Parts: sequence; C-alpha cells; structure tokens
Amino acid sequence: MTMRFGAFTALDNVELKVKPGSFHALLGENGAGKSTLVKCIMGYYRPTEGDVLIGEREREINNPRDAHALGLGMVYQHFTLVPAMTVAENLVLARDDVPPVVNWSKEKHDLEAFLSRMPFRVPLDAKVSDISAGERQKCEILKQLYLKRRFLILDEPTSVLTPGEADEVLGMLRQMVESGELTILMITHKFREVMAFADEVTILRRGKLAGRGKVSELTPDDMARMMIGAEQLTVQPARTGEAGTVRLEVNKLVARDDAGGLAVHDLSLTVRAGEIVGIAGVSGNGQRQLVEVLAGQREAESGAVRVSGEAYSASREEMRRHKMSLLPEEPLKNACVGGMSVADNIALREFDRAPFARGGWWLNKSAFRQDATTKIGRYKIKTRTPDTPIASLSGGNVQRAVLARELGHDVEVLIAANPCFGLDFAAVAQIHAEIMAARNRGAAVLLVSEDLDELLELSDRLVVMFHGQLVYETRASDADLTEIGRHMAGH
Ligand SMILES: Nc1ncnc2c1ncn2[C@@H]1O[C@H](COP(=O)(O)OP(=O)(O)OP(=O)(O)O)[C@@H](O)[C@H]1O
Repeated sequence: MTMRFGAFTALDNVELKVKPGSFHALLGENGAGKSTLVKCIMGYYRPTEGDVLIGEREREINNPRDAHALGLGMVYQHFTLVPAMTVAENLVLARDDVPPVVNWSKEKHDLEAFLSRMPFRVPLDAKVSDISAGERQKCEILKQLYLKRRFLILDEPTSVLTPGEADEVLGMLRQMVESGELTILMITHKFREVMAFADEVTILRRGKLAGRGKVSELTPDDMARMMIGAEQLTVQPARTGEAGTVRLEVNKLVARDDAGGLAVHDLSLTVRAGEIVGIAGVSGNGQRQLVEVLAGQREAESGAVRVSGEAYSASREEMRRHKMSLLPEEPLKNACVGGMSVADNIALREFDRAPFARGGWWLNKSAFRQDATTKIGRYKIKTRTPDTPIASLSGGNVQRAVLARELGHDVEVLIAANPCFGLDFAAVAQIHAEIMAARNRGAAVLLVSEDLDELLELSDRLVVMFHGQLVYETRASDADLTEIGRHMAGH
C-alpha cells in the first residue's frame, strides 16, 4: 500500500499480513504512518496504490461502511460513547439498523444474551459518564463485537487506562483471540504490551516497512532498533541541585467543572524552584480543571495563586514575566490553532515582540520561519515544511511542536499535563530529559500525569488528587505504590 498526501509519501509500498485468530502489533515512531495505514484499511482514506485482501480476496473498501460490512471494526484511543446515555442505549443506537421505535425490553433481553457469551460484562443500565475508564474501553470493544466485527483494529487502546485496567482488557482480548473468535491488529507504543499479548509484530519507519516477525523471537531492543534505525536516544540528565524558594503557590483554590460541580476543592499546594511536584490520580478527579485555572482557561471560584510571591491571574503578560510554560493535554485542541502553520504555532507566545514584530504590529514572517526551522531541527519535528498546517502533523509531532514553543527558551515555572500521552519511546525519552533539565536549571515543575511510572521517575515530591483534593503526599524516593494506589482509589 502506498499513500501520498500531495508530494509527501506517508506510506511507501508497505505490506502487512495479519493471520486469522492472531494478535498482531503495529509499531512505529510518531509519524511513521501507522494511523494512515489503518485508515486506508478502514476506508477513511483511499490509498494512492495498493489493495486490501481479506481471506486472499481483493476487496473494495471505499468507506468505513464497506469495512464494517466485511467485519472490520476500529477502537480509538479516545472514547466515542455518548456519556449521557446508558451502556445499553449506546450499544443499540450504534447499529446501522436501529428501528424507528425501539422495543427496549426485547433489546435488553437480546443484549443480556449477547453479554452472556462474552468473556467480560459491563453494567447495561449504567450511564457511561458514571463508569470507569477501564469499563468504558470494555464497552467500546463490546460495541464492536455486538456489531459483529471480528477483525478489530485498536489504536493505542490502553493510553487512557491504568496498567491494571490495561492488562485486564488486553488479557480478555487475548482469550478471545485464542478461542478463535477474534483477530486483532493493535497500534501501541508500549513494548510491555507487545511482549505480553501479541503473537506477531510489524514495524514501520518513516512510511516504510522496517521489520516484522514473531514476538517470541524478538526482544524489545530489537524492536526499538527497527523503529528508530541509527537515531540516538536522548539520555536523561541526572537529578542535580536542591529545591530553592517557593515559585508556585496555590492557596485554597476552588474551581467548578463545566456542569457546575465542584472539581477542585480547597486545594493548597506549593512548588519550589528546582523541584518537580507530581500529581497522581485517576483522570476526572479535578486535575484538568486545576491545570485550566493555572493556564487561564478557567475562572477559579475562590482561592489564590501566587507566582514568585506575586498574585497571579494567568494573563499573557504575567506568564511572560514569570517565564511560565504550559504543556496541556490534547495539545492540538488546547495549545494550537490547527489551520495555522507549524511556524506560526511555534511563534504564538512571542509573535508580537522583537524580532518577530516591529512597532507592535508589523510581523516579520521570515523571523518566524527561521526560528521555527531551528526548533524543528532541535525537537525533531517531522513536518514537510515550517508552513505546513499543524493539524496535518501526526499526534506526536504536534506534541513536539508545542514542546519546542514552550521549552525552547528560559523557563521558571512549567506546568505539564500528561505530556507524553501517545508519544513513542524516543519522544518520551526526549521530553523526560527536557523536563529534568528544566528542573536542574531551577524551574519549578508541576507535573500532572496518569502514568505512575513517569511520575515516580521524574518527581521529587508526589501528591495524590482525589475528588478535587490532595489526599496524600510523599517524597518520590520513599513512595510506596500500594499506598499511592489506595489513595488514588479514595481509600
Ligand atoms: N491528512 C493528512 N494530510 C497530510 N499529511 C498527513 C495527513 N495525515 C497524515 N499525514 C502525514 O503522514 C505521516 C504519517 O502520519 P500518521 O498519523 O500515519 O503517523 P503515526 O505513525 O500514526 O504517528 P503517531 O504515533 O504520532 O500517531 C505524518 O508525517 C503526517 O504528517
């Protein structure tokens, strides 16, 4: 299969073979072409050249409906269920043949019968907004099975799950594969998952087939080599220096969520210069709203934030004065303008100052482009040109572009929310190294993450957030995982 976007070749004569009744992993760096390949299979894109064969027969897949009719289904990284509806409503209404009047008692009866054949159960009458991330992902998978799709493509299905939930969901899928009910193609960045659950692996590098084989005959090192070729991994600097004075101070902060519920409740926290404070917690416990208040994207109801001793209201001028940087989650949505170029997005913080602007209004576009070109090189952003719209970059490369903008200069306060979500291991190594280097240079870092390993690796101090409050605090070096897990679950 070959797929060109204009003059750019995203997939170059790639071959992928998935055996029936197998669990196949698809690996590759950010921008390697994984999503493009599966979108071609699912009929979202029409490949420039190449075919999809199912059971050795060439098949015409012009749109996702054709793919569904052939039994192909896709589960995404983010949830697609309607939160305000029940699980049963979500399942029934996803069908192509929903009758104009639904006989719910019959449908429920049929659903119960369907569930009794499945290796895992979900609460049919619960509202999707009330169930955990693990249960939601199980529902997404059940929905595909309910719609009679027997070849499932999973695009990083565990990135919103805790390691325990991920193992549970993948373990159940593995059982279904072993019993011959299902075939799976899974995009992932986690070698642990590949080693534990997959039979075979295909590896892409820069749009080309870089390797494939049986997982039992490969080590994570072999796979990493095929993924990155001769590129060098960034080495993480050692932790140096002691924490200094308080830089960021949050005092009795109260903030509400969009529905008016209390999301952040009387929260107080300090972060010192040269210190990384990690916030652990299951997503949905107020972390997002806390970061939004610090980023100036949400009004606090009460409480105060101080930066370097001064009152702080998240204005652009204050952020500039205090050298604050932000790495929010979902960077394309929260930190970029999708239709604008990579260069313009990189310049968003500084565009109205010299050398990018003169007299406050004349914008020097060539200065934008020059600065962007340097940062594109330094942060290894895979983009055709600095003028390419940022929305057409792969997810990992959007993240790198935001990183280049936010960390490409002096930083005194850094607020990062799930900064490595969806990134390949080389990018994770680079971002972790950048965050540690900023800390070592004296920045105060607040790191919100759902990845406990990341928090333990980077933090000096760790706090647990539950129901909008900080319920536990420990030095990362003394952290006890069971204790942290207990507090994350609210016990
Ligand atoms: N609609 C599009 N228009 C132009 N270029 C695109 C489009 N979609 C993808 N690309 C380019 O194709 C390349 C492969 O992107 P793709 O999303 O397939 O990567 P990926 O391996 O899934 O990466 P990630 O792990 O970051 O999700 C990238 O360089 C991207 O910029």
